[in-house]
Amino acid sequence: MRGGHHVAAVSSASFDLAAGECLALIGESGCGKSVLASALLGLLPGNAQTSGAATVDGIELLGADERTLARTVRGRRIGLVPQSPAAHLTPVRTVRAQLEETVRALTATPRRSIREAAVAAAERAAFPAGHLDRHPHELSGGLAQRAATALALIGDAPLLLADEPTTGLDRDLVDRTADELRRHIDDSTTGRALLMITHDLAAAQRIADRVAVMYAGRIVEITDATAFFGDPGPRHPYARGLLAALPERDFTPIPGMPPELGDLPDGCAFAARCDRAAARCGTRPDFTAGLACHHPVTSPEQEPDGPPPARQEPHRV
Ligand SMILES: Nc1ncnc2c1ncn2[C@@H]1O[C@H](COP(=O)(O)OP(=O)(O)OP(=O)(O)O)[C@@H](O)[C@H]1O
Ligand code: NI
Repeated sequence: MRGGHHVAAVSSASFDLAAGECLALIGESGCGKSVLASALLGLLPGNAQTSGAATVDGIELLGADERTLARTVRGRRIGLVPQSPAAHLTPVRTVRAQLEETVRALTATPRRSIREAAVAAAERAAFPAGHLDRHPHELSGGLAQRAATALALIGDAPLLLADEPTTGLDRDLVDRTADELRRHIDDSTTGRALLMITHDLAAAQRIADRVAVMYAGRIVEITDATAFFGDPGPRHPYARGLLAALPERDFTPIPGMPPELGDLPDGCAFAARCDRAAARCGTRPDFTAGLACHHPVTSPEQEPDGPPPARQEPHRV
């Protein structure tokens, strides 16, 4: 930024993802989820600095030049399911034209079979053939989502990256979109992995095998989805707070605000909001065994002082 000021938009993120698996990346607005996605796709702004490594299918992404990213990564190694499909689609061209163009760009389909391949691509994402000649503004949110998904699947990329794929859809459509994405990774012939960025914990629960929780630019916990949403629940106090904030759970918001990413504390970034914070939280916890916390929550029976006391006063919205 100007004046030598830095924003640590993502400062620690480490995970792996296997074919056939879905990892949901969750965390409050502004914690760095989309920046992480942009880094993988080589779409960060020019002034951004990256370090570390990210490998998909043998290709190192963070060090890749624009030519490599354009020719071998986008669409071919990583298929992007965008946040607002209607805005992502080209407004002045029909869905069919966009599918055909993508088939031409990403596959070796001979010219005479392109029309057929585009129809097949639509079918794969359950986009109705009767709507292929429509323009994006003539589609419902759900159909625009399917059109965008069809485009993302064309290059048979081993990694699908979906940034908020269910934003703005009603509950039914969220469930259906999640189930369709799940179907694409369960399809054993293609062996895809899905990294799904979402605010929607119900969608994450529906689709994910594992959950990664991001706070202030760091992944602070990665855990099995069944354990996360069920018993024993997450171990990081922030992750527990996210769940407790859900209307269908305690409806108790986490007090306070996340820190400025341009001015992160030296220690644990969550300490200021954490009811378990102690002196050692002044040093930053390492991320080990799927967790970055000095005093993770274990099951209540294992707590040193027995179950934690009930909150004295509920925090109000
Ligand atoms: N080009 C940029 N210059 C400066 N700061 C940026 C830039 N891009 C992103 N940031 C900052 O990085 C942080 C992370 O943003 P990001 O979009 O990744 O959040 P997010 O977790 O995806 O949030 P949301 O859930 O709202 O989409 C934000 O605080 C944002 O202000
Ligand atoms: Ni985002």
